[in-house]
Parts: sequence; structure tokens; C-alpha cells
Amino acid sequence: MQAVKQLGQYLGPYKFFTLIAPLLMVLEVTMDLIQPTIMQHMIDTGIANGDNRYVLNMFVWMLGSAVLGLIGGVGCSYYSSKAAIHFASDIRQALYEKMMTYSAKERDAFTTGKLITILTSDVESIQRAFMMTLRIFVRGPLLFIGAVIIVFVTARELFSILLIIVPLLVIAMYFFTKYSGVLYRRVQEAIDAVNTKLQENLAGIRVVKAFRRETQQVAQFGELNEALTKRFITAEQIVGVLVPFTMFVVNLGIVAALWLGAIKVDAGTLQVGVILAFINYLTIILNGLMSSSMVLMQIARALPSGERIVDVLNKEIAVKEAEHALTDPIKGAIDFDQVSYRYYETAEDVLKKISFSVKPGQTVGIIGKTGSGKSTLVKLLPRLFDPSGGEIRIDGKPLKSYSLATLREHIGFTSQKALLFSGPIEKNIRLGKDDATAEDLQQALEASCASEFVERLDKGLAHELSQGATNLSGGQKQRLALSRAFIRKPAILVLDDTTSALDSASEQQVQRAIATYYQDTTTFIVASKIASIQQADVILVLEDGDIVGQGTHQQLLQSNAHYQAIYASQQKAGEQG
Ligand SMILES: Nc1ncnc2c1ncn2[C@@H]1O[C@H](COP(=O)(O)OP(=O)(O)OP(=O)(O)O)[C@@H](O)[C@H]1O
Repeated sequence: MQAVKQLGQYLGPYKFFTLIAPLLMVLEVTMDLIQPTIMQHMIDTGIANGDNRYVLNMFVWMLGSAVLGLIGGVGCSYYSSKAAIHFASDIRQALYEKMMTYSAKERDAFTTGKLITILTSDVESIQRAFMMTLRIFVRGPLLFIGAVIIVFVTARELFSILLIIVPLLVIAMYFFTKYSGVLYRRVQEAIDAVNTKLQENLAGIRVVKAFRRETQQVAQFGELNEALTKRFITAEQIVGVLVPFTMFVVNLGIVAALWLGAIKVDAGTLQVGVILAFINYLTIILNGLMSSSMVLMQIARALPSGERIVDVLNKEIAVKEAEHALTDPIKGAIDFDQVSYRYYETAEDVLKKISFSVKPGQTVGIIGKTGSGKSTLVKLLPRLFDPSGGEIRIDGKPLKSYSLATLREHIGFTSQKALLFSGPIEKNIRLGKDDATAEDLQQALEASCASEFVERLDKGLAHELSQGATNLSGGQKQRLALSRAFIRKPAILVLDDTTSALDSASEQQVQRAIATYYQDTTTFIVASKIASIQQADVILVLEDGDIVGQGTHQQLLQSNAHYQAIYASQQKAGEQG
């Protein structure tokens, strides 16, 4: 119910549509309800007495009520669609905006597949439930109550039949509706699993092909698809059983009406028109109950979807904006003070009380074995996540006191995996800085050694990248990712193993460009080769989350056993190579 209340806020701008749609439905239902009574009068008073004028009169009434009913029905459909579609669209937008604030931690907690299901299928489910509520929820109970009252007033002789049939129908529909909600929650969970698998396999299609795992992946997908199919069938079968069951009960009612009616007509206590009107009203009662239960079923399915949506919207973000956040320009002095980090509460620290200081414009090289914590350390700078212990300061002020926008504007970050978006190359680079000048763009391209290959492309900067930039080589992608970071002219530049995909000549050229164009930038270079960081002002040697060496290349080479070991192994590999 909390979910309904929260999502109800998104109805604000569509209050008018939400009110007018059920009102128009009331008009349609009223017209539907009076038609069998008009027909009854037409038969029992007009036709039975051969009064043609009366019959014509009733015909005009019938036509008028049908037209009014039509206006009500069409108007209700129009406004309910408008309200439900806009309502769902606003929720989708809010979900997307919230997801954009997620760090990897929140995204991992949900999984990408589940987030996609929530943004698509769950939103659609509440859109459908809301539209049906506006269209039918008023109609169902109104038809039902109206028809019961009219039967009580005009066909009391047959009312006892309703006293048996209606409770049977209501009890059956209550159980079907309740069970349907449980079954549909299971369907949504199965859709999550299918989407997660699909997303993972499409993203990793090259690996699947390279290792010839298509058959296994298809089989695994088949199992998940089969589970979804089974759950769907079970959920849908509920409706399949409900309809024939209710029809059977109503047909029993019609048989009872004909039998009881015939006896009473024979005895001269009932007119034929009353029996026909009763059967009509019985159908209307069934219609009313069926449509109410369909809406209730849809609502029962939408409630778990609503809860899932609200979970995403209310997810607390680990990385929070400070209350009076600083927007001061950043120079680039950085202090790590006893900084620790663990990915999960229960996991071990992957960074252990790390301390070091860097002056603005210095270059820091970070080297160490795989898994030693190098990437984790640099990801703390743009606050992709916050330390579990200790403090990071920039220009003497806590990192957390800066506004996230200011902080990230001053940091150029390139990750191990160059992530580019579909669209022209220029647009990708300008993601770093929308309003960069043409000269800035050119300088960034040259600094990252990207200009030569971009110039060779037919359309140059307008060259369209495919999804995931699969139409570029690894090195080309990495160069463009570097250009995107360079164009910012950031105060802090982070190259997380970025230059590994470049040949050594290009790598040296990038290093020279940093030294020339970005002298005032504090640069972090994470690398696996000593050659990539040899010129750094300070090199940190990491091992199992600890700093086991700190100094310049020469200092470490003379006095640090860990660095000496890395150097020796790389020299050896170089000689063998
Ligand atoms: N998202 C994550 N969730 C849980 N553990 C993680 C996550 N990312 C990294 N780790 C763990 O944290 C430790 C440090 O990882 P990190 O990526 O910082 O190492 P690295 O030194 O950059 O390694 P490499 O040189 O291979 O890139 C590793 O043990 C790794 O398994």
C-alpha cells in the first residue's frame, strides 16, 4: 500500500483525466442499465397491447440512451488512456533518473536484468492496471449494484435466484484474484532471470563465440525460458478456469429463471418481459463481476510491480552529496589518510590504511600484482564509491565536502575498459566537455594519438560508432576514451591501465603530451609495466591492498625489494621476448 501511495504522487498532473474518465463511465453504465427496462416496457406495455406509438416512443428512448452510452464509453477510453500512458511515462523517467544516480554497488544489488524488467515490464503492468481501473473498475461494481437493485425492484419474483448465484460468483472471484497476484510475482522474477541472462550473453557474444559456448548458452537460456513459460502458463490458466466456471454458474441461473418464470407465467403472476429483462440483468451482473475481478487481478499483478518500482526509487545511494557542498575550483593536491575500502560489509579490506600525499601537477604511478587494489584506489577519487575508513582530501578539504558535479568536472577518468557510446566520434569525445572549442578537440585528439586514425576515416569525427564501438579496435577505443578525458583539461587525470592497449611508441607520445599540455594536472597512471610509470614523480607499489613501496623509480630500484622483483621479472620477459 505504501507503494500505491508513493506512485499515486505521479498522478498529480493528470488529476483531471483521472476524474473525468470514471464520470464518463458512470454515464455509459447508467445507459446500459436502463436499456433492459425500456425493452421490458416495450414488450409488456407496447407490443402486448399492440400500442405502436408506445413501441416507437420506447425505441427512440433506447436509441438516445445507446448514443449517450457510446459518448460515455469513447470519452472514458480516451481520457483513461491519456492518464495511464502519461502516468507510466513519468514513472519510467523517474526510474531512469534514479538509476543514473546509482553507483556500481546499487546496480549490482539489483542486477542489470532486473532493472531492465522493472523499467519496462513492471511499468507496463501498472500502466495496464491503472488504465483498466479507470475504465472498468467503476463500470464493474456499478453494473453489478445497479442490476441487483433493478432486479429487486422490477423482478422480485426471481430475486431469490440471485441470492444463490451472486455469493458463489463473489467467493470464486475472490480466490482467483488473490492467487493470481502470487503467481504473477513469480512470473516477474522469471522475466528478471531471462533478461539478466540475455543482457550478459549479448554483451559477451564475442567471448561466447570465441569459446564455442553457443550450444551451452542456448541450453541455459532455454532452461530459464522454460521456467518463465511454465510460470506464465500457470498464471494465465487461472483466467482460463475462472471464465468457464462463472459462465456455468450464470447458465444455471438462466435455467432456474426460465423454469421458475414459466411456472409463474403459467400461474398468471409474472409477465414474459420480466423473465427476458431478468436474464439480461443476470448477464449484466456477470459482466460487472467478471470485469471487476479482471481489474482486481490486474491490480493484484501490478502491486508486486509497484513494490519493485518503489524499491528502485527509494534505494539509498551510498555516495551522497554533502549538505553545503563546495563548488570551489580544484587545484589537484591530494592526501590519502589511512584510507581503507571493502566492497561488502562482510568482505575483507581490499585497501588497508593507505596514506600518501601528492602536490598539484605531480604524476603518480601505481603498480602492483593483479588484484592488489590499484583500480579500487583510483576509483575512490571521483567517488565511484566512498572509503570504508580514513579520509581523502583534495586541496586540504575532505573529498566528500565537494559537490559531486564539481568534483567530477575536475577529474578526467579513463577506465581499464574503454566504454564508448553509439553515435558519432565527436559526440563521444565531447561527452568530456560539451562546449570545448575546435582547438581543444584537436589538442585532445593529438595528445591521445587518436588524430591519425580519425583522419583516415571517411567521415572523420562524424564517423558513427556502433553499440559498444565494436567497429573500432581496442587501441582505437582506448585512444578515444583518452581524448574524452583530455578534452576536459582536468585538474586530476586518472589513467587506469589505459595505455596498455597502445603500442610503446604511442604510449610514449601520450606521456610526452601529458608532460607538455597537462603540466598542471595531477595525473594517476595505473600500469602493469614499469616503463609506463618510470617518469612519475612518485610511484606507489601495492600488494594485497597495502603500500609496500613509495618513491621515484630510482629510489625504489635501489631500496625496494618488491619493486626490484617486478623490475627484474619485466627485464627478463623483455629479454626473452
Ligand atoms: N565490484 C567488486 N566487487 C567485489 N570485489 C571486487 C570488485 N572489484 C574488485 N574487487 C576485488 O577487489 C580486489 C582489488 O581489485 P582491483 O580491481 O582494485 O585490483 P587491481 O590491482 O586493479 O587488479 P588488476 O591489475 O587485475 O586490474 C580484488 O581482490 C578484486 O577481486
